[in-house]
Amino acid sequence: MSRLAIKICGLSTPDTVGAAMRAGATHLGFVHFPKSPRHVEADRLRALAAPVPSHVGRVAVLVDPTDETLADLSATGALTALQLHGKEIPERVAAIRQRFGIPVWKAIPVKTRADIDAAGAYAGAADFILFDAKTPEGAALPGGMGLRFDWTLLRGASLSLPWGLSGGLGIDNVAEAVRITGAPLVDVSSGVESAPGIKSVDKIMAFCNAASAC
Ligand SMILES: O=C(O)c1ccccc1NCC(=O)[C@H](O)[C@H](O)COP(=O)(O)O
Repeated sequence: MSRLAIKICGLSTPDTVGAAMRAGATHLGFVHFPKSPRHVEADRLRALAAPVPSHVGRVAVLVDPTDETLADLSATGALTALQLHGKEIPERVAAIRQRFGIPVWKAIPVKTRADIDAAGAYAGAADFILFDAKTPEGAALPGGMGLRFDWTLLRGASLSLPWGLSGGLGIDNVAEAVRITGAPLVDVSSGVESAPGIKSVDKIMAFCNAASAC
């Protein structure tokens, strides 16, 4: 059985990047969305990613990014994937992948089984699907809100792309989430924070320990 992949998302300081690496995270996420308390500019992202070894994924999290924004981030040379959290349709996802040559993860907001099925439209366009909780209409952010969806919706789903689970995961529920869904990758943000946008070294360590034991 292969090891569970762990993505710690919304990192914005060198000490929490270091903690995530030491704790065994396989992927680090950097949010580039000015409305987010986790937003990092391209230069900061480059500096944060600089000490990260090549076997650890470095993922930029974006919402309906323009090509100009993508060009700025791509120019950092720091990224192994782009995670799209907006209303990007499959054609836009495919165009981004082709233009920037960086693997694309599409976040799919989930509330019902139909949302899971909607991921199929991204086969051939995205490289990876991240199932995340659907945030309420008018919410400030499309992710990073600590909301979870009904994990049993993933039972028996036939998924045509590699995928991961996100939304409301934390130290106390990650094992249950993996047991129910069989997720090969788990992604956490607010579950390892002491306040919005403030990552906790202790919580990152505890989450990675709990996930590694799955
Ligand atoms: O985290 C943000 O601030 C954010 C802003 C805009 C788009 C996406 C964002 N986060 C996406 C993530 O990858 C989170 O890790 C994911 O939604 C899970 O968050 P949480 O429920 O807080 O663990």
